[in-house]
Amino acid sequence: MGAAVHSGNRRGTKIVVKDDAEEKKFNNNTKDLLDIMAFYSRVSGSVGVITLQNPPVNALSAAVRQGIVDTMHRALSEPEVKSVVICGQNGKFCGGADIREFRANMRGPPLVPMIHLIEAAEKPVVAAIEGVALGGGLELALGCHYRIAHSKARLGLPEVTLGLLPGAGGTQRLPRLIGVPAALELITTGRHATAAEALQLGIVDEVTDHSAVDAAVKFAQSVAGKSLDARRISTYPCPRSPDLAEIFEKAMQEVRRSARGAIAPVTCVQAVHASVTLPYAKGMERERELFSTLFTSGQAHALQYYFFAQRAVSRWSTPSGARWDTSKPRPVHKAAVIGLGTMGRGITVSLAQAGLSVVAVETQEKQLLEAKQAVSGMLERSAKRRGAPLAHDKIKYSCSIQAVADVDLVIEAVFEDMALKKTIFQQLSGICKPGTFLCTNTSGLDIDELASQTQSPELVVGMHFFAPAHVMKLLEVVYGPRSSPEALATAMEMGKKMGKVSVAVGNCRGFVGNRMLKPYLEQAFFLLEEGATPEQVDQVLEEFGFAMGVFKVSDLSGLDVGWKVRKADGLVVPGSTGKSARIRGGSRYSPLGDLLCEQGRFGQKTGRGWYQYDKPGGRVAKPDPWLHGFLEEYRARHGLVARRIDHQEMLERCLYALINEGFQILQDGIAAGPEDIDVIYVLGYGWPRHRGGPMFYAGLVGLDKVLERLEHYHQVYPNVSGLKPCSLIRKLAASSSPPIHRWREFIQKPRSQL
Ligand SMILES: CCCCCCCCCCCCC/C=C/C(=O)SCCNC(=O)CCNC(=O)[C@H](O)C(C)(C)COP(=O)(O)OP(=O)(O)OC[C@H]1O[C@@H](n2cnc3c(N)ncnc32)[C@H](O)[C@@H]1OP(=O)(O)O
Repeated sequence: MGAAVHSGNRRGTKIVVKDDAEEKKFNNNTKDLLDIMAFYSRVSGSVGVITLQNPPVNALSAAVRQGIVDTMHRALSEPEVKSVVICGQNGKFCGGADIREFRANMRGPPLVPMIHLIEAAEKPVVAAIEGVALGGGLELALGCHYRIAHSKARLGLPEVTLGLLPGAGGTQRLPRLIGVPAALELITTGRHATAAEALQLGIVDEVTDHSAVDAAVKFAQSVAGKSLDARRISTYPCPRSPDLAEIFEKAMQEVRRSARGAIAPVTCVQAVHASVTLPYAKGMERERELFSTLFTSGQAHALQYYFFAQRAVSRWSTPSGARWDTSKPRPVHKAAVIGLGTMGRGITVSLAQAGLSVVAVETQEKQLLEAKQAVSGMLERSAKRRGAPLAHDKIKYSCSIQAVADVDLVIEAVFEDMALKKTIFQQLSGICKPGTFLCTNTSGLDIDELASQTQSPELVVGMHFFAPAHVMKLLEVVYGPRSSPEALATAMEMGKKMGKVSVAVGNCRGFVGNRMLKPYLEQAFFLLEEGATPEQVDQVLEEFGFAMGVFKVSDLSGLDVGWKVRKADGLVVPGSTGKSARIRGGSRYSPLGDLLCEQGRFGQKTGRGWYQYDKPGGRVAKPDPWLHGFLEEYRARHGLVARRIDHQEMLERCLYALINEGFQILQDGIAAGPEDIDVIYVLGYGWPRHRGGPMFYAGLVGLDKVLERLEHYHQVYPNVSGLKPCSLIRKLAASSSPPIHRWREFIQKPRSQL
């Protein structure tokens, strides 16, 4: 074919007709492509190829949509073109609608008519799916007449995770294509399917291990001129079965159970239901109506904020100016874990699964053997679940700390005991080769104090894993005043390798997560003193969306954990009576947790805590009459008169105390921005994702409202410091409560030596 090149840059479109040989030359000249959003070429004379170009994921921005419409018209109008292929640049078909556009003015051609234009085309249109076809990307592919996928591609409709539903025909086309049960499952979970699964379900027509674009072009040539009557999914009847009513009822029950107040999953079920009860056009109207209600909801706003927050935390910075883009991580090939208790075992599994060689150390032979068995079991179960190869041979077990001499990074994971950790850091400093990073898995101890035990404090950072460490996605990476940017960058990178979301935080008691937990727990205890029961407080928090209320969590993680910390802090004064029993350092204190521990009530593990369980280790929490009697007796002893506390007060006091501490953390420069705190709370503490995180929630409620309620409660309880509004929230509220992305401008940068 001759190389006739016509190029015009109409509203985000470049239309080029060129031959195959020229393709290479053109691809090398990527500078030309920067402002192009859909690129048209003709291959082998008769196939029009439309390439979406919007790095990094070819999201369907206004310009891309315009480009698709323009190039489709072009392909349909050229008599030489007999069929069309739609693909994406750089091996990614399309990551869906451009999420950033949702909060801006929607411009450009709408997605739904654009997809109808493709489906109605009289020339066959083939989607060449490489990388991802997600959300609007898959909906675009469903509008095509055929779909060819690369074997490594992932397909799905994850809109529900953004508080939306697949509003570009996805709820109407997918059930018509693969049936209601499979469509319901994909749409309500938002999970990504592999190409193999997509083939099995009938979402794609062919899977290839080679170039999906080449395969699609070949395919497009083979179907040129064939009837498209049976290829337009919108014309398919929705597959029916006698048990459809039951299927929908079950799906609704399941989403209501698991969604914990999230509205999108429920609305997704309603939209799919329309595909069965209404003809296609009416179903599309219903889809749009339901989409509109979600689109403007606070939950969609929160989930979309959270989507970007989770990505933003990888672009970390510290008050001294160290940054993710100027600090290079050092490669780590071999790591060690010291201490193979519950946390150490999980960390060992995570490291081995990330492909690292691991030296796992436990000083007692018996414990080492037990740990080895436990780790092997965890690896086997995990390999089975993930369909991944076993990582046993990555791990060497040893009773001797000397075995870590040649590793690049050590993670110490012994008990939360400063004296013990100090001894280990002194030893490590002498044993490890120069340059080895020394990390501690602590949930709140002073990183700097540990660093001072070593010859190279700049190599010391905290890596706060969450239990179970091989499952939980969150990692708090804690930099001390002497940690080097390289050490921080390396720990952040290690977290990423282990599949974690790493958040860099400064060094202070409890770091971010546990520091904020303290005033939250404190309020929960005070509420019990004033008349509430654990069940009432938990119910309020669970209705808000937490997976578990604060007292159930406390029973699960063990009341003795906090007790040990309070004892170490000199807060536990056994047998104290009178007013002093409830005051520490001039502030209100509740000894309720200490009193329960003195009774041996440590939670689930002892079968008794804030609730009762049928046996030690039992999981089902039941209200405990003994506890109710104990609370009554406690109140009487301390002259406290029980009152009826309404839901609003319980929620406000717990959440606003936690949020207030979050603002203090921002003010202190311990977290770089509100996104860091929100990601920590959603991933590590069960904060409902559809509420964005505590800081986002504060913005949604209104900073002036949060401030006003804190002021009110602080007036009522002047000896509770956690309720005293911090100056940052005052400053923000006084500046007309700017949007959350502007809060950083109001945070004074504290000094740091990093
Ligand atoms: C009353 C009003 C009514 C209005 C009615 C309007 C009607 C309009 C109807 C429209 C109907 C629309 C229906 C369709 C909706 C959608 O499609 S929503 C989007 C669905 N897609 C997704 O959820 C996919 C999201 N992306 C990902 O899961 C991942 O990014 C990935 C594609 C799997 C790639 O992962 P990875 O390689 O790990 O890269 P990341 O780091 O995640 O991403 C790289 C950067 O790209 C940004 N990004 C990714 N996807 C999008 C996107 N869809 N839009 C915008 N930006 C995206 C991501 O944020 C990263 O950038 P940074 O944040 O800057 O790091």
